[in-house]
Amino acid sequence: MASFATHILVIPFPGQGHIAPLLDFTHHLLLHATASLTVTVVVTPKNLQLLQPLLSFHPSTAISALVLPLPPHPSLPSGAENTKDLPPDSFLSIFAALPGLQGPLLRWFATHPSPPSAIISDLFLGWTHHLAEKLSIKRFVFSPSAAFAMSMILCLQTNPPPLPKTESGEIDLNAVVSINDAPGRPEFFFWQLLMPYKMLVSSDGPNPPLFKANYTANHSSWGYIINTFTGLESVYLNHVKTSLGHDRVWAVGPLFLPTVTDDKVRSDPVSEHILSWLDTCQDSEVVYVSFGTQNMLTQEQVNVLALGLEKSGIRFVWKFKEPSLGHVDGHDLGKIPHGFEDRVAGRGLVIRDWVSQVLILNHRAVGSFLSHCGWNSILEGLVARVMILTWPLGADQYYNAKLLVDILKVGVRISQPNEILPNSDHLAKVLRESVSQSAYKEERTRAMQLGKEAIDSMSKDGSSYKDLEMLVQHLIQLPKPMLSEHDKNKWIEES
Ligand SMILES: O=c1ccn([C@@H]2O[C@H](COP(=O)(O)OP(=O)(O)O[C@H]3O[C@H](CO)[C@@H](O)[C@H](O)[C@H]3O)[C@@H](O)[C@H]2O)c(=O)[nH]1
Repeated sequence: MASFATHILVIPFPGQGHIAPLLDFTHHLLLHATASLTVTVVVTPKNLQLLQPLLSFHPSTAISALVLPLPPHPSLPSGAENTKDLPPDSFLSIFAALPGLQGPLLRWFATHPSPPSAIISDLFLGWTHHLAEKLSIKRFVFSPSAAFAMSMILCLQTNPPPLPKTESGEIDLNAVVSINDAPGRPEFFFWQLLMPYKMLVSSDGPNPPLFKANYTANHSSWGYIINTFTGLESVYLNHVKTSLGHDRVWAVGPLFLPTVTDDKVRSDPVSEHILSWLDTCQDSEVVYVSFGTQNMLTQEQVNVLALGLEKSGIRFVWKFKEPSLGHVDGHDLGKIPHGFEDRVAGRGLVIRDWVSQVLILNHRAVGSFLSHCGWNSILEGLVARVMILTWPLGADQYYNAKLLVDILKVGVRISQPNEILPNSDHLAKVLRESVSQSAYKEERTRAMQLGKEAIDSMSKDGSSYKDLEMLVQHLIQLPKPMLSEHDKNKWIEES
């Protein structure tokens, strides 16, 4: 490891939608920094393979892995080290287990000949702010979510709307609540805010102190690195800066541009099969359907979607997530209805394996994308310039859908605003229209424009390119940590 280089510790959160953008960001960081930065990435043993492309691309003098076992947690099924192996609400068990890495990390710092000058860690790792404080170094939050979502969280934490009640005193889930401190005062149905409200505002949510403390630590951290670009979210980036009270916020996205994608993916047999099938389709006539790596549809949702696809008569690729390791009985996990695949044979593919979403979205035959509105999927959809149809299911997805549909006017809802479950006839209509060039002209034009801006922002002298350059300059000027022998001995003894 070159001694003049500044050493950075990168700590991802082990969920595909989190780890992949942070690793791609690390790749960009190393490309921009040439030899002035070196990086160590912390992973658990089963996630090490996700790091392999980065380890083989960059010299071993620039990047290395620090493999630490995932600390146990009572609600974590044995062997699960990634949120893809857990039901969506169980990400909290990994979230609660990870602070157990603090001891092993302090010991590693104490024994390292050239310990890191900064930590860049996922927004679910608020505890690393306190770790950085102990080490007298800076922590930067990496957000795989939008600036708009950050903005909403900051507002909910500092000035939450009052809990809406019905006349009989129940929580009024259908009340329209506005986030008054945010630009444009965005409005939500309260059911869309219920989970963040429970976690960030009320005191009876699942694990509330831990979650609130996580965001409080994030807001006190030295800087924010967000996977977005100024052309898309300048209003909310500015709002985040104002709310944090400083300008150390860097917009470095969209990460995962197709040009950065490894060509080897093309040779993965499942993706190859889909791409060959797409080769036989006409331009923009196929809808790609995916709900990301964490969310699983209920049987009711799967049935409506299958019926909508059947009624629509359109061509489609449906990436269907099967239950895995930690998906225990008792959760309502939908299965593809009997006979569906035979009925749509020839015009629809249901794929259960991992696929290269970026390559599929960028195929000329794909015209629209029915998405749960995970932020990575949204950025990938924008870059591919496809129509995005929104079916948010939880987490930050209601914010993302709001941003796309009501604010940027680039996405289309598949149901009425207050409908939790779409109607299959309406869904079929929207699906058909999404691949007909005569509908949604305004959204299509806007998608084209934003897709171009997205690519420009990462090109030389684009806004995200410049932010990355400025971030690298900021990082290389950070001082090396001065750890006292007393502290080092203490951390070694304690762990
Ligand atoms: O077969 C697959 C399935 C997924 N992907 C990729 O996996 C990522 C999925 O990320 P995202 O669309 O953000 O969805 P989630 O996996 O659900 O991501 C979680 O993390 C996101 C970032 O914080 C949040 O916005 C989401 O709400 C949260 O569920 C994307 O890059 C996809 O291209 C594939 O390449 N192939």
